[in-house]
Amino acid sequence: MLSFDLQFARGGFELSTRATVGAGVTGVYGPSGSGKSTLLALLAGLLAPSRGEVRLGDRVLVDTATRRFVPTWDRHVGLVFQDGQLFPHLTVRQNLLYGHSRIATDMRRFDLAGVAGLLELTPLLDRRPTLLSGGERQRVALGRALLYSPQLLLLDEPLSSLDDRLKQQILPFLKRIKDETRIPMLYVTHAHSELDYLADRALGMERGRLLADVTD
Ligand SMILES: Nc1ncnc2c1ncn2[C@@H]1O[C@H](COP(=O)(O)OP(=O)(O)OP(=O)(O)O)[C@@H](O)[C@H]1O
Repeated sequence: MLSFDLQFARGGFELSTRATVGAGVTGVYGPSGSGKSTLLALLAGLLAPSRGEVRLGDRVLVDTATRRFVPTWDRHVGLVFQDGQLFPHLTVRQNLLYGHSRIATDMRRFDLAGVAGLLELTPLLDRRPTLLSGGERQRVALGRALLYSPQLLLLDEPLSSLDDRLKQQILPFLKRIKDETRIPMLYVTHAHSELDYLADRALGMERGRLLADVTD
């Protein structure tokens, strides 16, 4: 369970929003510039709010009242962006294991073989990202985020750089991740078809505010 109550200002833009989000996929949609990526950056610890708090499970990640700010690397949050941002000099296997090898053994929820099987990456493990298709690269990015054993997955338009065929290929993998893990996911997209297929609920964002609070 994720809950947050956040305020943040940058330039003329102000974000002020709160919500509680449970397991499954919560879609976040809204006009360009409404603050969707900013919200994800605040949850991931890439930005600090001026005021507010973030709780994930039984951990307080941010509480400005007590000056608590858990850094990104210690949040157990997986991030996937539009362009998977793989390390080009590492193989698929090394990319997948990048976060995995940096977390304590007793915190690991998935193993390489399981994730590679789930995302059908086993035959690609020794390749470098430059020799992968866009869809394969995004599957590696998803696998890397999963192997980090996240308690929250933040997906920022993960399919928007792909053509329709690849989107249709990857959506079932996202569905499988949703069905086979209990990780809460925030899924930012402009595509209502993706929300229809994947999301358990959807939140609209406008001018820095989520239009409805979600509790479940
Ligand atoms: N690095 C930055 N520095 C300054 N302002 C920024 C920066 N990134 C975003 N902004 C501003 O913050 C506001 C929210 O942007 P954000 O990227 O969160 O919107 P978004 O809803 O994710 O948009 P999109 O759908 O186009 O990705 C916008 O006014 C944007 O111009």
